Amino acid sequence: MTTPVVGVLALQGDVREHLIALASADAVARPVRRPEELAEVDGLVIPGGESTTISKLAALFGLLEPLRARVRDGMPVYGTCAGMIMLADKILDPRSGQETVGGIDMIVRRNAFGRQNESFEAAVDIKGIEGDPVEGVFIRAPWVESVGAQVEVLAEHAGHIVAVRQGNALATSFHPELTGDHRVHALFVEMARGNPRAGSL
Ligand SMILES: NC(=O)CC[C@H](N)C(=O)O
Repeated sequence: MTTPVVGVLALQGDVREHLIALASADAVARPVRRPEELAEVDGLVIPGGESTTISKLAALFGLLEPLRARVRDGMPVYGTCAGMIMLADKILDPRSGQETVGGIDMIVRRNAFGRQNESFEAAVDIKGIEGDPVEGVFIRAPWVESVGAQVEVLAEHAGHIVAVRQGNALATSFHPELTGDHRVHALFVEMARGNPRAGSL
């Protein structure tokens, strides 16, 4: 089977960690900053960072519309944390002018886990990932308030949805790129490879 080329949206956030995780999950990984680079990848990771900044920079770099078009056309895409927010069709509490790419029929709440508990780690059981739970690193993380009928909930933490999938779009509230456990990236690489097994979570 061919090795998929997976881009990491490199406007802001923890780009390098995703490139490393993807490379060790058997993808050719490269940063994406320009529409021409976006056109050349089989799949894309939108990293964590600050969703308002990523949204502004994506608009500035002329990437918002090309991103929407590729996601609409079914390009596999995986958003972590701020990246999850970018994939939400709706933000409950957006900053003024904050836009998303969309693609997942869900409403997210930014910084949802609250101030006292801004960053924490928790074991998360993810549907479709075998073996031990994944160690989820949550950093000012969003949660998913509600999902539409097409969205599959893959994981919850403390009664809140923290991982979802809709077709070719995957999103997690937490950061699997920071742990050295690359099973979530491996799942996404299978989606980018067009592996039918990745379609039957
Ligand atoms: N680690 C993160 O990506 C934090 C997300 C950030 N709280 C936001 O709203 O964009």
